[in-house]
Amino acid sequence: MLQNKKIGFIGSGAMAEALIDGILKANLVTPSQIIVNDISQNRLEHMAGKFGVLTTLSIKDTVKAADILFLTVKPQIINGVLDAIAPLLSPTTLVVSIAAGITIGILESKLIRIPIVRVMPNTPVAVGEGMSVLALGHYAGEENGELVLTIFASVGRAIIMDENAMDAVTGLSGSGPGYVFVLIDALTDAGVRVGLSRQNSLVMAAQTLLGAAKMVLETGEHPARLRDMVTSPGGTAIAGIHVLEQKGVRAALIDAVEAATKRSQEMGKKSHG
Ligand SMILES: NC(=O)C1=CN([C@@H]2O[C@H](COP(=O)(O)OP(=O)(O)OC[C@H]3O[C@@H](n4cnc5c(N)ncnc54)[C@H](O)[C@@H]3O)[C@@H](O)[C@H]2O)C=CC1
Ligand SMILES: O=C(O)[C@@H]1CCC=N1
Repeated sequence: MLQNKKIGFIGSGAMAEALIDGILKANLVTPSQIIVNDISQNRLEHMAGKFGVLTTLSIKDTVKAADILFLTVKPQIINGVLDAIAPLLSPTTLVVSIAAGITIGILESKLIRIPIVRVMPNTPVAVGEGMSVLALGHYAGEENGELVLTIFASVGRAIIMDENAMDAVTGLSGSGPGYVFVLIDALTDAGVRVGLSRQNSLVMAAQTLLGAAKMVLETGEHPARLRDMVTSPGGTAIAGIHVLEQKGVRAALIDAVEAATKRSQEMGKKSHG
């Protein structure tokens, strides 16, 4: 499906790096099919060294070479990038934007009649365990959707949803790895506090999250039922869970997702103004 296709990236920061890492590990494309653009020579050298991909400081060369063009710059500068690429795009170039908060409406107002797919991935695409949600623009056909779905499904789970879910998706799965890394770091500190080595504690914390997440996905059981299986009457787990409930961890997580969702909504509004 992607044979002979060139994939361009405008912006080669954290998310572009995670995505390229994942699609190369999945053998979806070869490094010579990827061309990466950035304003930072250091970033380009890093990407060429790590992946063997083609790199260029020229936005024009990237746009001209790409059959599929990923916009992987910060939302705050996307308007300038859209202005720069608009006159260079061929009508058949498929544009994939992953910029948080930037709506298909904003993208299509600058890129007239161009097939666009908006995606909210997350950094675990780097290890083949990403969660990506796609929304199709008005000029993106079914085959465009399938192509982008193939790319993101090769690096984790990928689904197509209505665009109006995107801010919530950004608050939950897009930003979610950030929350989980905080949890793993805190659990590691906790292990150290009760006398474990930091090295062992980190592995135990991360593997525990991984295992619990896998159980939810593979058994299809409600997490509350799985939690009940851990809590023996008068035992250790319920003693720990009691503290989590007292400290409002559940409400804190709900508030975190809500705050990130609101921030995504604000970013879209700002960029439109
Ligand atoms: N980091 C994450 O977990 C996720 C990020 N995103 C989205 O991905 C996009 C990129 O985010 P990150 O990779 O985290 O940001 P980043 O700051 O790590 O990378 C952005 C890159 O763009 C480059 N850049 C700046 N101006 C440029 C220009 N005019 N032309 C070409 N390159 C330019 C920068 O030098 C930098 O390397 C954002 O829109 C963000 O909303 C989406 C999902 C998750
Ligand atoms: O923090 C951000 O704005 C980006 C979008 C989703 C995750 N990181």
